[in-house]
Amino acid sequence: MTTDMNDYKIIKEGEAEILMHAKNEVFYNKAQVNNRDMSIAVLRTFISKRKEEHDAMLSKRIKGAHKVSENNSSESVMEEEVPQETPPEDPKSNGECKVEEEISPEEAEPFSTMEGSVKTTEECNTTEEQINLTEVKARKELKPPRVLEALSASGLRALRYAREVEGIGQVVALDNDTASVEACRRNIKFNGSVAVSKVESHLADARVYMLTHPKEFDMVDLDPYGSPSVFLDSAVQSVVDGGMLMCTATDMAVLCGGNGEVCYSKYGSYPLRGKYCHEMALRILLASIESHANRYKRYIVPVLSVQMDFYVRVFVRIYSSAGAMKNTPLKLSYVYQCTGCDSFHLQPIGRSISKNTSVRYLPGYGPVVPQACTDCGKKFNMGGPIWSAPIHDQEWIASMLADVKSMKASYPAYDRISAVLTTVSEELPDVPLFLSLHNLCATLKCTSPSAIMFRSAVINAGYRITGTHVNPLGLKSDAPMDVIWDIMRCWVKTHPVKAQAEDLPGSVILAKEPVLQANFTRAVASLSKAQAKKVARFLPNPERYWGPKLRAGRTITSKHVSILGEAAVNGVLNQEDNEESKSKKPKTEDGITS
Ligand SMILES: C[S@@+](CC[C@H](N)C(=O)[O-])C[C@H]1O[C@@H](n2cnc3c(N)ncnc32)[C@H](O)[C@@H]1O
Ligand SMILES: [Zn+2]
Repeated sequence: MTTDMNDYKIIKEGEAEILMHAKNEVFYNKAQVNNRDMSIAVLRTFISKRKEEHDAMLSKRIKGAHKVSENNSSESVMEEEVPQETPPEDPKSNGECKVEEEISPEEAEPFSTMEGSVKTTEECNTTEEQINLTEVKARKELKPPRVLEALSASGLRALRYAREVEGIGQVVALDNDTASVEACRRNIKFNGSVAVSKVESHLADARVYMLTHPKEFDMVDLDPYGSPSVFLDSAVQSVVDGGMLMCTATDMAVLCGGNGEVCYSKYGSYPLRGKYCHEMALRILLASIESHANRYKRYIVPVLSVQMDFYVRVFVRIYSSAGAMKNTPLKLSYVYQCTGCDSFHLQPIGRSISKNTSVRYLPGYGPVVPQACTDCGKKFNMGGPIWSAPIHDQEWIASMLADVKSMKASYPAYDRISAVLTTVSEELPDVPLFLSLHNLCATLKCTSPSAIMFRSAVINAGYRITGTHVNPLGLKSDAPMDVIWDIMRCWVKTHPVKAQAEDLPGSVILAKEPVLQANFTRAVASLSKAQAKKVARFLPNPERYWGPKLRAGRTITSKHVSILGEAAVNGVLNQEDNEESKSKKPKTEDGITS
């Protein structure tokens, strides 16, 4: 393959450099630097957590071995009262001893280790020396993680993983497009020896490849055009136990309720068009991944779930356990959204009853709401099911944030990803979705209390409240809706509204007297730590047209707006489409055309 360098321009991101052909026939989107940086941060944390977990598992095994050893020696003393001779070591045993009584099936092999690792012999004496040997060998055997970049285009992401993440193993980059694979191979060579030794590129349909490589990759990365739905079933099978799936979805208009029925067909959930729709999008994607995982007796544990720029991206670990899978219905809920006011309520799909050591699983009690909203009298729309368990692991987030801060210079999108992680770190972990103060005020047609006053009233009433990384104006709270409306009723008493038609939701809400007397005195916790320290939490886009890109070689036309959402395409419409787009209805704050 001869390469005339004049036909190419070099694009550098992080440590990687790619050659971009003048014709630009291979997909590259500069805006995805945030996505790639965040993924690198997760990968780094994954590598250190994986090692910690492996060490913990080893010490558990070794403790188990000590126990066996103690039991053996006390038994022998009691039985024979003579010192036992240590049998000669079985050369095939590698000095390892059978201790798997201490280990559950899930714990037995949660990581990819060297072939034949921790083989056991039936009658092995567990001396101190042997235990140390076992430890040393098993330590060595934690192989560097293998990564699959299933939809790799130019290979930029795979190259960044290989060049920037210390301790990473082989990175397999797939694409089903010949030009992309050629570009990827060219880029591997262009990036020198580390890239050549670590990254391999294949022309393959990612679905087939993942299906034929079950439980082979410690990390599988899905970064598709639009929806990942067709890749999920094979992806969840390709991840090792305890491994991670990283998955992007850019079909935000679908996930946010622009086409509810399309969302249902792709993800198995009905979206709602609330202010919280971007968080709902994350939770729909998580529910869908869980559902695919369940088919193979597997389940997910989300580590980080973010909505950034024009997409959602989730990072979930995958484990196998038929027993643990029974908890899935407890982690899913339908959402009732009032059509009149901002009230929403969650309807869990399942519940469990624990008695002594046994747990019974039962369907959830329902309905959690009557036909008419108790606040404003209007009907409810029902959406979901969504993932209603935590969407982040706060311990991971703290480690990631510390790690990212300590390696600031190695993240081109440092400002953005640290801001997102900071906001994520302050989210209430156990409160799905959020309220919008602006919407509450719009329903009542009143002026708005400041966010600090509103937060204070919630805290003074004995509830928790935080922001959300998804929306600078969003508020997550465990206060029930009647408490929220009482706070607003009290606010309106001192900030009266004009008379309105009696049947409007706001009038119905205000016609009731508040049960709770709201206290708007400023509460200490009304500002988050980051807000108090003035740490950046939300940043504007760095430049114009910071949005998604279509398939390589295609240009954005107005018809794509319906797929991607108008805000998402950021006005990158062709000139000929501009007139048409001007006649469209204006977009809402959520980026959905109304
Ligand atoms: C959005 S691009 C990936 C961008 C890349 N991950 C990055 O960070 O620059 C999606 C890629 O998926 C490839 N693709 C689409 N369907 C595929 C399939 N079934 N198997 C493999 N690759 C596929 C496309 O050719 C395209 O190059
Ligand atoms: Zn209502």
